[in-house]
This record gives sequence, structure tokens and C-alpha cells, in this order.
Amino acid sequence: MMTEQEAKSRIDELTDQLNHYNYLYYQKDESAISDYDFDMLLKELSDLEESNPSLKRTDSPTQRVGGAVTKEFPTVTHRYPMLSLGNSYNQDDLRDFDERIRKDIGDNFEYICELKFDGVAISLTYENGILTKGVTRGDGVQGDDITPNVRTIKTIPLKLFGDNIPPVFEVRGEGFMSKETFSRLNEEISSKNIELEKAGKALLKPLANPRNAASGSFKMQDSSVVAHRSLDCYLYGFLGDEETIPTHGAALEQLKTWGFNVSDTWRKCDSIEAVFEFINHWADHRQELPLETDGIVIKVNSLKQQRLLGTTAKSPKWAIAYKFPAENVKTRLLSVSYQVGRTGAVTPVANLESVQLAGTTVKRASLHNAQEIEIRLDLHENDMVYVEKGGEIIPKITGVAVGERKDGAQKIQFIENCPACNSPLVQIEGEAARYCKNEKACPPQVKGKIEHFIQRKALNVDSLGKETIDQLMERGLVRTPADLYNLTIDQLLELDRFGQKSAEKLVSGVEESKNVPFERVLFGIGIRFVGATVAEKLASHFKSIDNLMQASHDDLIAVDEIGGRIAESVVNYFKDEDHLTLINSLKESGLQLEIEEKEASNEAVDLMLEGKSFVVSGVFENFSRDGLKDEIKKFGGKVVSSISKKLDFVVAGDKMGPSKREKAEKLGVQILTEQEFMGMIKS
Ligand SMILES: NC(=O)c1ccc[n+]([C@@H]2O[C@H](COP(=O)([O-])OP(=O)(O)OC[C@H]3O[C@@H](n4cnc5c(N)ncnc54)[C@H](O)[C@@H]3O)[C@@H](O)[C@H]2O)c1
Ligand SMILES: [Zn+2]
Repeated sequence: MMTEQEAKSRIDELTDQLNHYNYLYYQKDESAISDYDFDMLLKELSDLEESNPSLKRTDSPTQRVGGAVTKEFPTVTHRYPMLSLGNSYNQDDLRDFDERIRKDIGDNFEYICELKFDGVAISLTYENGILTKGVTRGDGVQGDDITPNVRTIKTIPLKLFGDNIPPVFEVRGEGFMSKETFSRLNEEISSKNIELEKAGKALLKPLANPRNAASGSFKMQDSSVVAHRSLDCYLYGFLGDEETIPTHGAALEQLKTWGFNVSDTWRKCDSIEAVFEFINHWADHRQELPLETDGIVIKVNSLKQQRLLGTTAKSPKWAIAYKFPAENVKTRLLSVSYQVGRTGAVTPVANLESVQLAGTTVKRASLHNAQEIEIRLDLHENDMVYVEKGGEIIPKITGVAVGERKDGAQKIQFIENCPACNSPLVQIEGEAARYCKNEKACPPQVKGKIEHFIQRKALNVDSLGKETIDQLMERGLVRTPADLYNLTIDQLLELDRFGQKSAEKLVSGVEESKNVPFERVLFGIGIRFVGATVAEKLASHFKSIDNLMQASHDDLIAVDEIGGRIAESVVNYFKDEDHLTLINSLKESGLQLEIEEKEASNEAVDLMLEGKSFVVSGVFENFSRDGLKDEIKKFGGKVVSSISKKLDFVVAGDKMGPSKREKAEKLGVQILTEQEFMGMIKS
């Protein structure tokens, strides 16, 4: 237990600290700590105050809305105070909330659940159907009159149409910046910074996150600049003097009919369990929304019951926010390391002080390229950085807490030499990446080429693992993919952790890869820009590696979907002596370097699918979708696009849509697996 003295000093400390964070957050649009950390400190303060009521300060952040009015705009007193919301982070908190409500109004009530849009609260006043005022929340009692800025939002109606419009009323909503606009603005800043950097001028600061960007934009003096920021707004509340609307849900519907932008994501929930379902759904899907959300807002539906429940000084008792676990945290940059890929592209990776983010421990974040490091983020050694988890697996750094940078910290400069082989790096015109051009001797590039060659979509030698490749390279047994075909069991037995069984398995895996069709071999040799699909196109057009090697730039671009960049890369590839040696030795080892020519015996191909119609759906292991269609046609079958009663077969691959499957089943169309189809055409 704390002594009273300890409690007092902690309460003082927290009060000052949180008031300072509020000041930065609401006045400067800066987040010095994460929202989650802020909320935890606030909770600590509120718990301490509860057990020591006499120590509570009059300026406590637990008692008031965090913002304030500014001097830049006229001040407006709100007709109805604009409050904050109570917070919760887990189901228990929500059950407590539900219990409190039951105690006050009994069991007969419903909730409306909405998304908690992450922007800034605004209040709009309409008089005789005309927008007359747009005001910020300010300190909750008074706000800034930002009407000209609010008018730049295209989805806010300036004049209302419809029935039953009250003579005077207020709507509340969240002004926000979409994720797309946020990235666009940051890209603009980034390209301006390239010029500023060239001119030796001070760089512009990138926007830290959409919320702070929206808040900063609403407070700008020049509304034409605000207009360029393409702000938007979702409305979620109606306030009027007449009691004409019975429920919150009805109010949302009414607002929509009057032309307000109401997000369709809200739902009525008749129990706290249904609320949990709503939360779980959006926890998985909120990344798909065009704007950021930081939680869910749960409100008692009946406006009469809302009035019965009332409010505290800071927030309504009939509503609560549930916040998603943090997906944006701040941590320290420890160092930047560089990785060299198969193509020689060097990618920087940030090593971070490990931190919990959305349920996982994060130690690394991708940094993309030199421009990202030096210009967009302007990273310095030991910077505190904001890390965010988007859809990708590797989190990314979204911004830097510039205020916390240590004096004299050095700017981070992208390396000039390859970290693996020390060759000078080069920048290719029109590309953001820097490359190590020592492709034949730079170890990670050599290794990357072999890994590319043996992957499933290429030669599919799954008995060869990364560590084995390392060992084979170290012992000089393998330098190019062609060397794989000369490996002997005896050589393999020399390797660490290799027994007779694994050695045999590897050799037979390599042997089997000789049956892999030409297009996959072509993909496997790893010509730049020749991915699996391009390889297939080239293979089916040129039929053999010999024809392809003789093809000119013009021959190549004459092929469907082959552009100049690919053509140039192919032509250059075959100019290299070492590549020709590789091809020759693959040929000698007996790999498939031409399409098995079935045309010659075309007459002999049984048209065993003649008169049958097929729909092809999903992803296949042995064919591309087009390849499979060709196969059907070759055997006399007909490929159609939609499933009907007349259809004979559906060939179903991986990821076939469930609705298609359902339809086929309903119409009694026979569904074939890839294997079954292959069985049909086997002669
Ligand atoms: N990182 C920091 O330094 C820092 C500092 C201060 C505050 N904060 C964050 O801000 C929070 C406090 O801000 P607050 O007082 O604005 O409370 P809040 O953001 O937790 O909740 C109230 C606000 O939610 C918004 N909202 C979004 N969708 C809504 C909907 N459908 N219905 C109703 N309201 C909706 C409204 O703007 C409303 O004013 C803190 O909990 C903290 O997370 C962070
Ligand atoms: Zn290198």
C-alpha cells in the first residue's frame, strides 16, 4: 500500500504528465506516447483518486475533456456539452458496464454498436436546413468555430432536403482523413523533400498519422489548403430540443435520409454477447475500411433511457468505448542492417528495441529504401520511432518522435558498399532500390538464385533446405543450379547432419526435377522480370530455349503481354557467357528445355473430351489456369465461363469460390479435382 505522501506525489506527477500529453495531443497534434499508454496512466490516476479522494486536484484530467479552445478562431459555447467517452480494453470492463446499466434501468434495453472513427469530434448546427456552424469540441464546454474549414468537406450537406427537418438542431460526427489521403499527402511531402534536399533547404515534416493529420488540418487558417487535404466526416449523433426521435438507431436512419454521411457499419445489439460479436467481427475486418478506427462505441439505444442514465462531468454513462489492442507503438531504433536479395537489391531493415504490438513481439521493421530512410523518415541514430502493423507481416515505421531525438545524433545514411561482398552499390535509373552488381560472386545472390531455382513453383526440389545450400556453397560443391545435378551420395554424406537416407532423398529429388516442364525451368533460371506467368507465355510461344535464345528484342515484344523491359532483360541474359554455360550444362543433365511437342502427333491425340464442356475454377498445382484450359481444348473439350445445367464438368482447384461450388452441386454438375482431371486425359 502507498503512504498518503507517496499517493500524493504520484497523483501530482500523473496529473502534470497527463495534462502535458493532453496539451501536445489536442493543441499541437502530437502524440508523445501511445494512446494505450496514455489510457493506462489515466486509469492509474483515476484509481489513485478513487482511493484518495481528498488528493484529487481540481485540474485533474480525469474530470475534464482534454482539449481547449484556441485564440485563432472565434469561440463558441456549445448548446449541449461535448463529452469524452469512458474507455474499456476487455470483455470484463464491458460486462461491468452492462451490469451498471442494468442496475440503473433494468433489463429492458438495447445497444447500438458503432465503429469508433479515429479523427476529431465536430459539431454541426443547422438552422432552417442550412449549415450555420461547424465547431470543434474544445474543452467540451466551448469550442473553436471552424465553419469555413468544415464547409470544405464534400460529404457534409450545406443545405438539407427532406421531411420533418427541425428548425434548429445539431449533429455530431467525426472529421477524419482517409488512409488514402494520408498516404497521398505524405507522398507529396516526400517528393517536395527531394527537391528541398537538393536545394539544401530544411525538409518538411511528414504527417505522423491520419488522426493527428486530420486534427491539424481542421485548425488551419487557410480553408483552401484545408480543401486540398480532402477531409471527410461520418455523423453519429443527433441533438435537438424536441423529443421527436425515440432511439439512437432511428436518429442514424433519419440523418441518412436528410443526406448526412452515416457509416453503414452500425448494428443494433440486444445483449452484451452480441456486442462481443460485433467487436470480434471488426477486430478482423477494420483494416479493410478506408479510414482508421481505434475501437467500437457502445450506446444505449433508447434516448429516454440515455437521459435516465445521465452523464458524469466527463462522459455519458449510457455509452462506452471499447478500444482495440494497440497496433501502433513507439520504440527505439537500435540499428539498421542490410540484406542482399537474389537480384542484388539491397533492402534495409530496422532493428528495434523489442516491443509488444497487436499481440506479437516486434524487433524488426522494414525500411524499403534509401529515400525512405534519408528523406521520408529522416532517421537518426537511436531515434524513437512509431511502428505500425498493417496488413503485412513485417511491421513498418510510420514516423519518428523528432522531439525526443538526442542532440548531436547522426543522420542515418544508406550504405555505399554491399554488406556481403563490399562491391560499390549502384542505383538503377527509375528504381528506388540500390543494387550490388556482383551477381556471380556475391554469396547471398548466388544462394538466392539457387533457392529460387528449387522452389515449388520452379524445379520443386523440396529435399534441399537452406542450411544444406549453405554447406554446399561453403564446400564449393555448388555455385550455380547446374551443379546440383552433379552431386553424388558420397559428397552429401560428408555434410553435417546428413545420413544415407537424406542423401538419397536429395539426389532423387534432383533427379525428379528433370521432368519439370520447360516453362517452370525457364522461370527457375531466374531471368530478371521473368516471373512464372511470363515464363509460361515465353515457353508456349517460343517452344524451346534455343528459339528463345535466338529471339530478338522485336520478336519478344511481338509476344502478347511481353513489354520492352522484359524483352531487354531476356536479350541481355543470353548475352552472358556464364548464362550460356549454365543452360548448356542443364541441357546435358537432361532438364526439359523445350515443350514436349505434342503437335506432331496431333492426329493421334485422342479427342477423348470431345463434346464435353468444362468450367475451370481456382488455382492448380500442375497448370496455370490458362494452361489447363489449353489442355482441355487439346483433347477436344470446350471451355465455358459459367456454370449451368448443361455443363458437364467443373475442374476445381484450390481456392475455388464456395458460391461456385454450391451452384455446381445444386445443378448436379460433376466436380473434378485436378488429379481426377489428369486421370481423364492420361492415355
Ligand atoms: N497519445 C497521447 O498523447 C494522447 C493524449 C491525449 C489523449 N489521447 C487519446 O485520446 C483519448 C481521449 O480522447 P477523447 O477524450 O477524445 O476520447 P475518446 O477519443 O476516447 O472518445 C471520445 C471521442 O470519440 C470520438 N468518436 C469516434 N467515433 C464515435 C462514435 N461512433 N460515437 C461517438 N464518438 C465517437 C468522438 O470524437 C468523441 O469525442 C485517450 O483515451 C487517448 O487514447 C492520447
Ligand atoms: Zn554483394
